Amino acid sequence: MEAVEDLEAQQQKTMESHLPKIQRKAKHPVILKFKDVVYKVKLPIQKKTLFNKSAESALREKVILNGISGVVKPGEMLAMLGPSGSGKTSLLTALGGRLGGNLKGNIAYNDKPYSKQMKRNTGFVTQDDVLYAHLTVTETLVYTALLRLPNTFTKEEKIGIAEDVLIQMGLSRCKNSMIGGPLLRGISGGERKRVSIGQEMLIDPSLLFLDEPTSGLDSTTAQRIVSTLWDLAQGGGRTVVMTIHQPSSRLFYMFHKVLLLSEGNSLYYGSGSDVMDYFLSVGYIPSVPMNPADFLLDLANGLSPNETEDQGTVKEKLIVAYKNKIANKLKTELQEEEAAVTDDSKKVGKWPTTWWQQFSVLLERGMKERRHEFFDLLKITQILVVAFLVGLLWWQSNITHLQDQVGLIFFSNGFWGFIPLMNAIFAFPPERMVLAKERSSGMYRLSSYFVARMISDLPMELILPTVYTIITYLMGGLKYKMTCFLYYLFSQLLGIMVAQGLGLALGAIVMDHKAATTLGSVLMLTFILAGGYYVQHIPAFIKWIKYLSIMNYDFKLLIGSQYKPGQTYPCGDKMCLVEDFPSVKSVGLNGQFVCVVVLLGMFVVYRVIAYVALMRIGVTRKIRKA
Ligand SMILES: Nc1ncnc2c1ncn2[C@@H]1O[C@H](COP(=O)(O)OP(=O)(O)OP(=O)(O)O)[C@@H](O)[C@H]1O
Repeated sequence: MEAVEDLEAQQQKTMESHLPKIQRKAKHPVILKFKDVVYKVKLPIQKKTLFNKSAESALREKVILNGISGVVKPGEMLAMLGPSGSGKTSLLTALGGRLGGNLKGNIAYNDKPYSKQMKRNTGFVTQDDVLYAHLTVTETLVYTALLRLPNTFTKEEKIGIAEDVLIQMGLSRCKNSMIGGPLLRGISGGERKRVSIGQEMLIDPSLLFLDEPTSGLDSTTAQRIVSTLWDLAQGGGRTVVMTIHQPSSRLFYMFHKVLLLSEGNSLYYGSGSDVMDYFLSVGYIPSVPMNPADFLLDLANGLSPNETEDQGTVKEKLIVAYKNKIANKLKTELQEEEAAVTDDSKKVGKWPTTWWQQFSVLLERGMKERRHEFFDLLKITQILVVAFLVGLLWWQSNITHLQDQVGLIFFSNGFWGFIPLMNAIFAFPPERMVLAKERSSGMYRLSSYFVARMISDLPMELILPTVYTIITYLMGGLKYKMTCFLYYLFSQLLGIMVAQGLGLALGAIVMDHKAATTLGSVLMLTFILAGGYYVQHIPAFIKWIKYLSIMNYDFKLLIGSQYKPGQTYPCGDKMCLVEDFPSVKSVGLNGQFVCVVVLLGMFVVYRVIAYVALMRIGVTRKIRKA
């Protein structure tokens, strides 16, 4: 890949002279204030009525966050601690401007509400790393830089920034290693987390949120990650907020501020070093020397060192103590902090890069991610062997009867693995097609495959059928003239792209993979059956479905790539017209141009539907948030 090679060359040149940009200051320092944040969700409950004991559904409101306040300044790192289910992720998501629904209270960024400009200035690292398994660390960062950085940077500058971040995150040693996944060994968990943080650091955010950046890591690796974050905050003037489960005592004292949550309530907010004194002042002191984080979690779970108190009493006591001793002080602190950043929201364009740039980077990344599929030895062998065998079937065949041997290829739009096989089966005169049809019907790719593939990347679908077709053609499996061959290839690719559009539209409308797959299966089956080849006598009242069927147009084009009206084939002792053969007749040989136009129309319309459906989801989320 060109961009990655550029990066490697640049890295060699600049490695020594480069100072990691960890000292680089935040561009727009952010004071994050949140006051009385309340978040509630409605949950269904089953209620039994008095008389008939049947279940009756009702909604119950659950308070997830109950009036949480705090302030985090540039250069500070806030850690949110608490038992599982205490509301850490909900609060982090709310502060990161990502939580819709019933959210109340005041969250301000330099005394202003969340805005597009703030979004550009904010990085959010989710708990689960969303990375491509087959890309290297360098490729991952370079592609993200090319996608996310605005056009005010040249391509070389974007690559340079990716290089800075790579060094900054301490990833130089594994820069050429694959990310890896469940079935592929790759970089370590700590390195993965660094790559995820690096992806956010590319946009140089002044406000950084991280959801459990140390979960699943050993204490040394966790320490390294938190040290990096500490540098970003303290050295770079950034505001860092994270949730963390059970930090070691070494980590605990690195946090400038700690917020302890229990069932959506604040139990402590303040500096990490003051925490033990505070709990001593409210009557709790660990019975044995222990990690302060463990002590805090025990208290948040209602476990007191004085075993006389029950869990409810402990929690209640700590909530009251918080209100009396911390809440008022915090209110004053919230009022005192002055915002110090100018509002430059007008400078923010709609998209950082053009449509074409996004398309080409995504295409290149998709190809790179799936190169192992294209170049997998087994797959290459499969392509070559099958294509070779298919070619052999027609090797030295009598070319004076070429026309008779030209088959009807209508399955080429199907599962790529069967394409040469289909070509072989269908490269027979039409009278033998019925047998071929029966043999092959079960092989037709399932719609679930079709939806899954369509929702994923494009190149695989385009490249493999093309490779098969070309090899088979070269081997003589397809006895076409070049124009027929190109026509065939064109109709095949057009069909695939239209089908992909349909998959995208379904996926975007339903937004549920399982439901989209099921719907896709039903739709595809309907389209296949209504397409005119399998069922030739469709009842009049559902005949119109044929005109919506991609298959109808695709079959027509594929048959058209083989036969022209007026061509004949030997049937018994006479010659019959190809267009009179029953299955060809039901599809028809005329109207080829109309088919191309309709398929192109479908290609556009399905994508527009997908776009509108996605936009609608975005708008609905915004309305919910508002
Ligand atoms: N949309 C929702 N609908 C129903 N319950 C929700 C919703 N969002 C959060 N909750 C509930 O709110 C509580 C807090 O969830 P949250 O994920 O914030 O906790 P957490 O402290 O981050 O937990 P963990 O450490 O296990 O990730 C949980 O009991 C969760 O089930």
